Amino acid sequence: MLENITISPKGGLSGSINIPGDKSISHRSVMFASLASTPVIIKNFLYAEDCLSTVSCMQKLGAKIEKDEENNLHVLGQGLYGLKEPEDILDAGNSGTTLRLLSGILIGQPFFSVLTGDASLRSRPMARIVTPLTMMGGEIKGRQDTRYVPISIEKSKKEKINGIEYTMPMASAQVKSAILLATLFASGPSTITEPYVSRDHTELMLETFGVKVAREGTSVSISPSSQLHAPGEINVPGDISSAAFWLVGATIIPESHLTLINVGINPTRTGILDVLKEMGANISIENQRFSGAELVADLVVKSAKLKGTTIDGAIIPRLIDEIPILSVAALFADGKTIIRGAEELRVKETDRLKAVASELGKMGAIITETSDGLIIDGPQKMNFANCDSYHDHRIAMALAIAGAASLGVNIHKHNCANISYPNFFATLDSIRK
Ligand SMILES: O=C(O)C1=C[C@@H](OP(=O)(O)O)[C@@H](O)[C@H](O)C1
Ligand SMILES: C=C(OP(=O)(O)O)C(=O)O
Repeated sequence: MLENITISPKGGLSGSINIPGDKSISHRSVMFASLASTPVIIKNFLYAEDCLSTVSCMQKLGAKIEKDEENNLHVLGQGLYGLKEPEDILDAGNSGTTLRLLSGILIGQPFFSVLTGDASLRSRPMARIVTPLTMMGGEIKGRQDTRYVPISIEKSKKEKINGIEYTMPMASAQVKSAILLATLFASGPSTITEPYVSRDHTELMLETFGVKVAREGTSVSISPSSQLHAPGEINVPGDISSAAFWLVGATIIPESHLTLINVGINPTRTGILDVLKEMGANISIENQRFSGAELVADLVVKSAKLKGTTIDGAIIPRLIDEIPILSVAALFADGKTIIRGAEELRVKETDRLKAVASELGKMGAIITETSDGLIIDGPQKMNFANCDSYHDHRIAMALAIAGAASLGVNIHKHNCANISYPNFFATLDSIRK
């Protein structure tokens, strides 16, 4: 397969795009369905590398999972207490969500397991899950004082792990979800408090599977469960983090008009809509409806002139994966955009603050990198350049939009887009005039 792609300058973006399934919800749908005892059909599942890592791990743990001719995923679990010891290492690939959520499930199991991932995942911090899961009675050992994977998880020395009251040092849906999933197997309830509310797909999915969830402010509590009650079907909404590239692309490329169909607009994920609106974007939200417990809509976006803004505080977890593409928007906006409180970006698939500053920098952008964010004074002139994705899907796609909106770009290792959006480059090609 080609290791790089060249995006040449062309006209506006137009047409309509069916947004592929949400990555976070796809992961959770397979995990939850694997813990139930009746069959679940998952529609609009995201067949991207990260979610396929989750499928493969759940299969190794005994779930029966198959795709049909219509691309629906059929999952048959063996019940909450029906997982079996995997014969081999569980490989989460590039996916932090797979590894961290699965660790929560595994500390409650009466068997041994080992988890690992690719070079990127092996360098991402795990203490954030190891600390609370160990407080719950989890027996976890790993590389460098259990700060990095591979990790092993042994059967707990206790009859049952315990619930906890835990205040998280950072807003992280992965950490919160790991504790919530572990609590299903515990002897008592857990209450988790975050500095700001992060995405709540786990909470909504728990409710869909019959578990009572209590929420107050930034805290969430659940009690252990003896059984999950599966819905027959889960319809995964389109991923707003994938739609984000088209929202920004159509805004900054003149003469664009795109309709994005079936986009999840769960309020814990819509920070990008709030920020783009504040910057002056022309986005309308149409056909709002529920897909199960999740809110979805069609989004219509037209080119618009943007102005700079400040992005910080409670909105950061609501747009955490969209900061690379919002940085591209800032380059085309009038005035200063300041992004603060985004230090979590340093521990994603790559250091995304550094990657954004260095790769857009190669295209001529002047971006000031701070310890927890970026400062971008727009509008800026951009040149054609050879850029590297750092094997980070969101960086590859942000660079493609930056190139399409200026004088083009050559992206090295662009195929990592397959991690969350396998048809990204083909879609880009099909909507350019
Ligand atoms: O729970 C999830 O599905 C995710 C949570 C976020 O990570 P953190 O929990 O590390 O913030 C996000 O960046 C990631 O893409 C998906
Ligand atoms: C950070 C991401 O995913 P994960 O943490 O699951 O690897 C992402 O998709 O941008």
